[in-house]
Amino acid sequence: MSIRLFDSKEQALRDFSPLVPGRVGMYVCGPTVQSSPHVGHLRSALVYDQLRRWLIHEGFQVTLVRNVTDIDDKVLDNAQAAGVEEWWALAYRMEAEFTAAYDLLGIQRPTYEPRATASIPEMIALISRLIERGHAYPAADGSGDVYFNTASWSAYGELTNQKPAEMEAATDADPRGKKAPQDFALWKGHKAGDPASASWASPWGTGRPGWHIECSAMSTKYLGDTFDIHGGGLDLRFPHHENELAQSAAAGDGFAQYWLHNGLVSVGGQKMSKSLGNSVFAADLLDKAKPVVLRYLLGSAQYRSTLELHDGSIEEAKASFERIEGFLDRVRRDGGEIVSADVPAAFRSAMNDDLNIPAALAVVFDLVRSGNSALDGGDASTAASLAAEVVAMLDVLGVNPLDAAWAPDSIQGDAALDLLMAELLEARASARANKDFATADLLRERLAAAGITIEDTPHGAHWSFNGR
Ligand SMILES: Nc1ncnc2c1ncn2[C@@H]1O[C@H](COP(=O)(O)OP(=O)(O)OP(=O)(O)O)[C@@H](O)[C@H]1O
Ligand SMILES: [Zn+2]
Repeated sequence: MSIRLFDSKEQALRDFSPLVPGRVGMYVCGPTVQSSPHVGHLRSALVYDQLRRWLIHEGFQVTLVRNVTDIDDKVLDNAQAAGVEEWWALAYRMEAEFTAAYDLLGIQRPTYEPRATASIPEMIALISRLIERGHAYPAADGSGDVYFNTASWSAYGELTNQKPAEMEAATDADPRGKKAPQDFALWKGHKAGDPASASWASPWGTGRPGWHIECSAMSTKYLGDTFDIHGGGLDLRFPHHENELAQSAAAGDGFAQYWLHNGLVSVGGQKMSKSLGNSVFAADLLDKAKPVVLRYLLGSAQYRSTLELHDGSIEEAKASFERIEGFLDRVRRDGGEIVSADVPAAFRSAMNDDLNIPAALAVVFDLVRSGNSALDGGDASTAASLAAEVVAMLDVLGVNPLDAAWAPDSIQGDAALDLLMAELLEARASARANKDFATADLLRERLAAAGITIEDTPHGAHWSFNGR
């Protein structure tokens, strides 16, 4: 069975067939690094991380490009509002925050992560091609702006199935010399008061690129003029992706073969957005649960659906995830060895069905349930083989709690802790054997104060650190 993906241009599920067999080129719109990442941004990156992991599991070689928009009106405005800060200093600082948040959630780094400012020559070349082909024009007012000529491109509106006359006007800051309200800026001429460091030389005078042209130039620079998948949040379908498609197609590029859009994280029914001030940050949730649980929460809905965050979301995710962890702990404690296994067929068909993660997780929980029953009946070997399949599925989803990536400390730190704990547990066991319960209890209390819990099992004492 092949992988089916919902192509939002066709508004239909399509069998996925890459341009080059066995290889996938995927471009995902990354953040405008104007402020700290909220969990909506993280969900977007996570969805494409899940898709990438699944494609790799199915034998594809994936090239993932996710850009960093480091020059844009919003970056300039926020840097100016902050006072002394240079726009590029703000952009760099925010980019580092995004990277740290992605890493925290186990979102693998893209193959390439280009900054817009490193591809200005490619953007200028693309705009020049559009002017030559009659699809773009420099503004007649001498402002140095260049606009895409929507009237010249009859396919304009094809991505979102809209007629140009019914579209809202492009909201370019201070539009100068546009022929039609829908025409959008490809290049923004330098204005008095703009920092000199935010101006690049071009055939139309100094200035800077518009946002949409950045993605058209960076995607084709790294993936070729025709590539497989273009992704981003649903909020970017229009105008951003509509405009990307128009520019690239009008310039003669084949561009993306499949358009994917992730659903948004919302709060009280509204999109989580910096401008609405309803942002929830990773740190807000991480005092209630560890990072793997946050990844589980943000990655457990179907990627196209809205993920509504409410007060109890993280606790609910924690409770579900602890059922999985509890089973794996039980298996390990009862001596069953978890060997490697492939994912069950039902999981594979769920993932192949437009990455249906809720259905895939239902398979995980089925196996957890059967595994627990096997343990209840004393059948450790059946439980261990079910656990192996559970681990294989969790690995694909990037939420395997046994993965070293989620370990709280460095491996060396863990080893030292193991050694110390073995000695302390031995001391406690001999105190108990000598009926010196006061010492045994004191040891348990002191360990509890350090976040270490001891549980006595038929196979000896078992310890865990802060529930991990
Ligand atoms: N609430 C959200 N839920 C899911 N994805 C989101 C959300 N907000 C932004 N994204 C996605 O994150 C990626 C980076 O977004 P970008 O920096 O353009 O943010 P934005 O849409 O301007 O955010 P904001 O509205 O908070 O300013 C894009 O693919 C975007 O669609
Ligand atoms: Zn983009």
